[in-house]
Amino acid sequence: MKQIAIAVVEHQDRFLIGQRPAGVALAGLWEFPGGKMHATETPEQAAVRECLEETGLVVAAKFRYPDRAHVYAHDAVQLHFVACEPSDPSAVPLAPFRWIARQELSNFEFPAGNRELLAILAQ
Ligand SMILES: Nc1nc2c([nH]c(=O)n2[C@H]2C[C@H](O)[C@@H](COP(=O)(O)OP(=O)(O)OP(=O)(O)O)O2)c(=O)[nH]1
Repeated sequence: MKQIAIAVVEHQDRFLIGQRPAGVALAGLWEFPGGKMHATETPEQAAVRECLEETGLVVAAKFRYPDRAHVYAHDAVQLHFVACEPSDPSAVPLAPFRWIARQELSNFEFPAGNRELLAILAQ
């Protein structure tokens, strides 16, 4: 099972999300910044690294949401969801990432493995 670290970056009740590009697994769905963990990394380290690579934003890990295992057609993944906050809240994320208000999250379609996390964030 692939180990995936995901940065759930929150600031003033908004979250950083982006749309997966065409031509990849789960294309067109929305996601939080993240990707495969390196062998020596903790989920927190990998989430912070992936977030910087994908969005250009420096973030700090704060706490963990429950992990989630999910089997997609393309892969079986263990999703490690790491709550993060931006070091500089005024920094502008790289496209396609942008800030979305908590109450708007339900308008975006995410991968099935995010269902439980999104239910928590909606509370
Ligand atoms: N980034 C991200 N991936 C997610 C989310 N939910 C979810 O099921 N995934 C899945 C989709 C992929 O199967 C896997 C992430 O891997 P990926 O394809 O986006 O990244 P990658 O393996 O290219 O990793 P890397 O090369 O960037 O290190 O996790 C999410 O909210 N964010």
